[in-house]
Amino acid sequence: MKLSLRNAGWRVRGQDIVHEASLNFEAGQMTAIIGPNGAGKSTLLRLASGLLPPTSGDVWIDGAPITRFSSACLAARRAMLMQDSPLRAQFSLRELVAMGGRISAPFMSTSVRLELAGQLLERVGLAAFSERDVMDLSGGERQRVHLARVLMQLEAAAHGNGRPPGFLLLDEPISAQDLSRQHLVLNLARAHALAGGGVVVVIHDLNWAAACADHIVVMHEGAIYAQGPPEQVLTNALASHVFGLEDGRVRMHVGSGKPYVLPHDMMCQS
Ligand SMILES: Nc1ncnc2c1ncn2[C@@H]1O[C@H](COP(=O)(O)OP(=O)(O)OP(=O)(O)O)[C@@H](O)[C@H]1O
Repeated sequence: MKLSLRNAGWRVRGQDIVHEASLNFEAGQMTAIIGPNGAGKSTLLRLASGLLPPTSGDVWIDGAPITRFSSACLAARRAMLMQDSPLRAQFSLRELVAMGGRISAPFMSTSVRLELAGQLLERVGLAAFSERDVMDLSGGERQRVHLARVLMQLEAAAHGNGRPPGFLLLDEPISAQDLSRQHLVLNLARAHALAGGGVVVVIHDLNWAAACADHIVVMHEGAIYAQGPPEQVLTNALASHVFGLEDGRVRMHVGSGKPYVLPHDMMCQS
């Protein structure tokens, strides 16, 4: 299965927020989208999800334009974790996660759905809170319960039919997570790719991007600036040209293994 943007763009009030992006996201691969604030990363992800119709070009999934799929078929093929997912209703965590499969797996019985939801809450480290009200969560917990919900959407659809799960689209999924939960969340995303699903993650932390992604796409001023494996993309030239960090303020180290980024010229250093 493949998810492709074909010259897809989004223009508003005479400004190209995303300009003619052409990208292929492959099943079994994890792609990180990086770039400065306002570069167009979230907009690109929303275009890829089909939630935002492009003003030019189109988006294809599984060999057909994304607009051709019914909402149930599309829900089975891709799920999106937004940067901020509001919670207004009162549900238990288990009920909220189980709802993730309502559209993508409409024929699954409630008991199986609730059982899968329980397993997902365990995987995101929230099993102890299964019956708690979702309104009573911390920011990090709320972000992880929504991750469980979108995983539910794809895994319920693939449950018992031998098909690989669809595309998991994650917009800054570790922004509210502590170090060990950053590791947990990105490992869950990697596991999804290893199970044959596709993963596209918008992420600011370049070290995590280098550690977990097979492929990195760099966005800059609404356009794709570069793409490739981490060791090719994460360079000192990128730090200065895209992030505007001149004079070696950070250093990208590309040794024999994965590249990593270190702050260098800090004012507090002697
Ligand atoms: N509806 C809109 N009307 C006008 N401008 C918009 C609209 N939606 C987004 N933008 C602008 O488009 C640009 C890209 O937004 P987007 O959210 O895609 O950036 P991003 O790369 O995800 O940024 P960040 O890293 O800060 O989350 C921003 O400058 C934003 O202000």
